[in-house]
Amino acid sequence: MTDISPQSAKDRKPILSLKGISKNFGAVSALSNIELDVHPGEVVALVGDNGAGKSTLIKVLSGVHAPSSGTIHFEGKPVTMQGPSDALHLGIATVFQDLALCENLDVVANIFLGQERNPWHLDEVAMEVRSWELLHELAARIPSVREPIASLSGGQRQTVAIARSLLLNPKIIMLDEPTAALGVAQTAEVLNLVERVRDKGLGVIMISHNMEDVRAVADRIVVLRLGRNNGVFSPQSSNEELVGAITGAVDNAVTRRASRQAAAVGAGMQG
Ligand SMILES: Nc1ncnc2c1ncn2[C@@H]1O[C@H](COP(=O)(O)OP(=O)(O)OP(=O)(O)O)[C@@H](O)[C@H]1O
Repeated sequence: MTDISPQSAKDRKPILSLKGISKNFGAVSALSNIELDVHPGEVVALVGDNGAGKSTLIKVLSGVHAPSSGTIHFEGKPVTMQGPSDALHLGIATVFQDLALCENLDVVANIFLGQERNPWHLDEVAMEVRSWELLHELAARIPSVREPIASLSGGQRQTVAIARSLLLNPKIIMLDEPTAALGVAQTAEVLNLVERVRDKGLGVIMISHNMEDVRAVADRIVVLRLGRNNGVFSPQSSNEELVGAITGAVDNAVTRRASRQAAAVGAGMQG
């Protein structure tokens, strides 16, 4: 039997909890009745086919879209967000797929973009020190914080974007396809970063189409389909189960292949 002592029960309380979240764009229902919990120190992968509602959900949680109905609880209290700065100040940071970095500015300037301590008097030394601290916490491999973004690799850019998202000490960080378009080594580097962010006790929501990456870091896999919850899976779940939930098809290329193999084995046993 699992021992849930008061301390571990407390630890199990979600930081973020969505209840019945829906979002309509005119007649289009992008999200219907979404339920989602994210706990401290866990990576929740959000997966689903194109149009499943993943981006819309991230935008609702980052304050870009107001939900049409439902409630968002943050640290046990219901919250509403009027815009992205509300989400940031609450403690929900987002790294969007485009990363929104300025190519010609260096790493420090990008980490502090829009968050300069005093825009009228930039304390370059303090900003540089803080940038190194953030990168150090992530054990990031960036040669110099005075390099312009243009000279960094895709993995290093993702690192800078993640470091920037940690500047305001968030409790939740959302990553939209952080490994898309990265090579094998850079993908591994970014997945290590995700683990380090989790180990700091943050809740991580990661959108990904890559099941290998999802299995490598996720504690739970939440499937959306056509704007609805379509199951929560463990990283050990079979490919058939996951693909079935994502596509909604009991009969798909993966399950057909599995049943062909099962039939072949069965025929072999009869013969
Ligand atoms: N601003 C909008 N106006 C109208 N419809 C929208 C808007 N944003 C999203 N939608 C619709 O909501 C649904 C969910 O889209 P969303 O982009 O959230 O899916 P997704 O899972 O992120 O897909 P993808 O993997 O392709 O990015 C789609 O039917 C989409 O057309």
